[in-house]
Amino acid sequence: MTQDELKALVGQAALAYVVPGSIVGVGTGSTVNCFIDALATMKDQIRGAVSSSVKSTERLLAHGIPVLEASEVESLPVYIDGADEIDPQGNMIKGGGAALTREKIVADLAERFICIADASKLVDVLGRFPLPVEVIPMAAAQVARRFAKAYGGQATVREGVLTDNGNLILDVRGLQIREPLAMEAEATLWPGVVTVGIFARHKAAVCLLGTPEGVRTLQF
Ligand SMILES: O=C(CO)[C@H](O)[C@H](O)COP(=O)(O)O
Repeated sequence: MTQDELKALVGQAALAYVVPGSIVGVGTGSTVNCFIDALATMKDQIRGAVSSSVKSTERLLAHGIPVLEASEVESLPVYIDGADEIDPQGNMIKGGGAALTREKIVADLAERFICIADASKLVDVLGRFPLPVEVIPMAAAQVARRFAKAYGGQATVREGVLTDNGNLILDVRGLQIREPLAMEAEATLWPGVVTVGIFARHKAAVCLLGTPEGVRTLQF
């Protein structure tokens, strides 16, 4: 099976977690695109979606799925999104698509985070994938120095990318994130950091992992 077929498989499998009559939290990325396309087949059974990016909003609307603002809802039963890495405890690195801030906001509204990913995303320790960090532009160099000093990470500004919020993304290489909750808590406090792409406070409740043998369900 190709990676695209694995993404389509988990995108389809995620429909089982959509609560009929509810509003669905929708993430961002190529795996989520497969989920959005699958969700369109049951659009009459949901009230709409809260989206984590302009790109996902456009895709949802193109399918005729109503999109609500996050500020219009108090809670969501599920948030369905991909990940760049997921560890055996359900902690994740996200932000490969630069949508991490809105993703964390919508994940925070949700009772459960359902992660959809192909099997290549499962790692023992987070950090092989460069950690995305959204920063206010004037703080980029300062935050980069702090990552080097505190964790030995090398941060570079992602070229040509501005987030939906008008900020920069730093990609931090050379990390071994053995204590994701602690690193997320500390780095989130550094002035100029908008969001760190570690999702440990908002880790996955379930991960639907696409494998050549089919969908493997991990519960955390
Ligand atoms: O965090 C994300 C976007 O900010 C994505 O969920 C992550 O990058 C995975 O994307 P894909 O499904 O394309 O591999």
